[in-house]
Amino acid sequence: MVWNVKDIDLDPIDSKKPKAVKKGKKKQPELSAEEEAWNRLSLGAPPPLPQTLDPSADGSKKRKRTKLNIEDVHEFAWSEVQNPSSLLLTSDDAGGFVCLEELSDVDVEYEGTEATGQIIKFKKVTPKKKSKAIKSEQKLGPANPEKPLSIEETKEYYDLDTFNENIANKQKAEGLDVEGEGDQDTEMQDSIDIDGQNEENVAPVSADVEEQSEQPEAKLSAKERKKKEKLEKAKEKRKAAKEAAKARKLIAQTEQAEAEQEDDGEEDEVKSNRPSVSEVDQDFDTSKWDQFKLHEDIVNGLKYHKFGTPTPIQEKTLPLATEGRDIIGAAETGSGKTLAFGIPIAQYIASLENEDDKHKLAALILTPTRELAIQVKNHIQNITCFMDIRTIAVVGGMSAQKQIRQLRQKPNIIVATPGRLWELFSETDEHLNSLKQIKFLVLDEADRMIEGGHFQEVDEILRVIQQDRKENKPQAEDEAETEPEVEVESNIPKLQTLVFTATLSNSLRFDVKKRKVGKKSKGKAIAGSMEDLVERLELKNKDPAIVDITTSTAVASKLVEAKIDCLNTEKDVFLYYFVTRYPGRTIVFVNSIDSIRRLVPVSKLLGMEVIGLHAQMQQKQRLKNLDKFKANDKAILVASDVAARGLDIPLVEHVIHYQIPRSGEIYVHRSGRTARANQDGVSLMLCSPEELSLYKKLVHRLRKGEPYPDFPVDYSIQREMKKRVELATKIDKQEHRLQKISHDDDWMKRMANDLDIEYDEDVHSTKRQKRKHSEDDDEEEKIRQKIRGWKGELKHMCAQPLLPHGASMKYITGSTMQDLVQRLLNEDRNEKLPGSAISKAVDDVKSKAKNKKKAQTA
Ligand SMILES: Nc1ncnc2c1ncn2[C@@H]1O[C@H](COP(=O)(O)OP(=O)(O)OP(=O)(O)O)[C@@H](O)[C@H]1O
Repeated sequence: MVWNVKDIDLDPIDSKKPKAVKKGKKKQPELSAEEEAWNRLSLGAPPPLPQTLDPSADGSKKRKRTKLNIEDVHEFAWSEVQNPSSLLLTSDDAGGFVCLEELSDVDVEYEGTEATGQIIKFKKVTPKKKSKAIKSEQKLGPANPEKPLSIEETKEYYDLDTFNENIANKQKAEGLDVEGEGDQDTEMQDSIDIDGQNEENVAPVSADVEEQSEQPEAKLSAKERKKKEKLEKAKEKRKAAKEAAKARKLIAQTEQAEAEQEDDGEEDEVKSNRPSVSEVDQDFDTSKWDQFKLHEDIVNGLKYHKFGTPTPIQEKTLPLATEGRDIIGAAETGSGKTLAFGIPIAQYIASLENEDDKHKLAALILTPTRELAIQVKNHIQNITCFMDIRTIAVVGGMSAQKQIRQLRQKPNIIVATPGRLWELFSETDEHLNSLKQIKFLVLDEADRMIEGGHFQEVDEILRVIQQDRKENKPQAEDEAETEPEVEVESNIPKLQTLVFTATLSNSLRFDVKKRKVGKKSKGKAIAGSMEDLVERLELKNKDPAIVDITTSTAVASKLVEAKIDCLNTEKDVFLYYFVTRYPGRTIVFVNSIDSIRRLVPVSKLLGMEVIGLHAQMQQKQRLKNLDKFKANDKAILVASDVAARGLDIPLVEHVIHYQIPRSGEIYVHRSGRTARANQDGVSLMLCSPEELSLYKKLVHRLRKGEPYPDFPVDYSIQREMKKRVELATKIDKQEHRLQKISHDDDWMKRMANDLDIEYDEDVHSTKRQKRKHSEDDDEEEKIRQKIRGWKGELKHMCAQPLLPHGASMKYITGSTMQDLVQRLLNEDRNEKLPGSAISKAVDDVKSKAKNKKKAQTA
């Protein structure tokens, strides 16, 4: 038995701090036996009692003193405890303290009651039969407080986070036998099984009890009975701990089973959603793909998704990728870059003959955002729907446990964000080794990858991927640049690196071309730049194929661009105008999350079908909102630049830059969410005077100085719209105020709720707080009333059709607009703007530009 001072429930004998005893020194004559015992058992004063138990806390009751009676204290088996280095005691600052000692084979006896005064006796015990625990303890040597507990030692404790008292009690009531179970599931055993060898961990005196319990009850002395009771209690405790562990194990097993079922469910869903080859329209013409000699299953995938013709970037990169070249590819947004790297990867996996290789990780695709990773994974899964290829996404914000389970199932392709990938892979050698053997490394939206704090993880991942290949390289680096590469005999496939972006910077073009002619530029690139990334990739053959089919404007060829000059305070009105006049799926990009937090509620008040998306949202919410947006062709997504890259949402008609983007790249990517896959689309900037310098930079960088055309606006309905927007803004401000007032109170209530405490204002608030609360309540009620009134007013306003200023629905006559009557009588008219023509934003910008040209030539 190891004595721990915390185990002694002892009334302090003397408040005077006993002096420490120097080992080996002569016993101090003035110390009582009790004091000496304390010196031996603790560093200083005895441990304080909890307030509720400490009689001195309540002056009225004076408990009799407890006395220590220690016989033959020097005969006890004291053994030295290693001085924990964390105490950092030197002989000077230890105040005479030299060492800690622990005590074995000592029993404690209590004589008397609390009322009459107690005597505690420490008695040396010679166990009749040494328990296994003692043996194991002796084997362990002196106690070492710094050493973490072994798994066996920790098994007696249960984890508060997972322990469920209800289940434990239920099991207890049902009399579940916990003995001897739990050794089946070795995985679970590690953490919670307390059976088997843990029996050894019981206190040595239990041996006594077991023996004594066989003695007839009558023969036992009072002392022995007490001892027996105590030990039975300990036994009960152990049993309860076992039951708790059993319950915990059951919970964990259920959770694991549920999680696995969920995974299987998803897996089954993916499989059951897979079409069968019989569903493929074999008459669909895919002859334009024939030149690439694609595997039959890939061709079926192309047929099934009706991809009859490769896009230009696919056409250029596929033969190069099949040749084994590294590629730096740049093409406009929405031009099909995903399949430009997805098809070569699928083709490679389809060509593998060795059964083992078929279950190895073949490709790692890194993307800068989670949504993009999931989208790329889906896109690849679609095209490989007739193949036995396992593609998974490893992204932050989603269950890491689930991703770990998916990794165990040996995926062929991983699409990942660098942060989460590194977090999971750096944990085990198994994962790191799989990375070292990949065939393809793809960096999608590569320029973005090196921004936003990803760089360090990307760097680590590159280091692991390249590590073993470097060791296998027979040539010096300089030679490798000029001489043809020699194939190395190795199990590791030659790495192919594919880098894709929609915006290839001029400097990178230049830099990569320099490499092509064999000049070394190492060390010149700015750390964290795209050039630096390409340098770090250490492209295998130093002769990457550059496929650059971006245009000088860098935007999609069918994109129509325009701008509206307005004051900052007018932006909401113009936004309201645009989405009312041109209903259709629209993304509104803003530069700050605060703008989203304001714009979403204001737009909702105005009756717009608006959804928010930003990086501070929970990942599940982000994906849910994206799905909502995809499902509604009139929805408006107000988003930060987290949605700017790569997202492929079908039929986004308009992109509005509520604030001017801070760089040309961001402008190109934001605008690239529309006009995808050869569709039309509009990109509209709302430009305030404060943003003029940013605007000019865009004009200079992307349009060679030619300004963006003005968007045609019908100002005749703006006055009415302004009233609505102002009222909605007023309501929103008051709602914020309301939230602020009730925030403190809510906070208290929330905390109480979290802690499962009933919140009672009388108990939890001071007088001043109560007065303030009641004042707040009055104010809150006043604001609420105001808001109710304004909301009614706004609802009424928004229900009215908006007519040009001066026109009336009651007296349909001609007005400022020539064909107003005709429009009002038109059955297909825009319900909200019955006076406006039905036209598309794309066409209005184009016809305005045409008219302008005409006027200039006339
Ligand atoms: N050969 C094809 N024929 C028809 N549609 C295609 C073809 N290849 C890809 N697409 C479709 O084109 C759309 C855009 O593709 P993808 O998302 O790969 O573009 P991207 O170039 O990666 O765009 P971004 O630069 O914005 O990420 C997708 O909806 C995809 O299904």
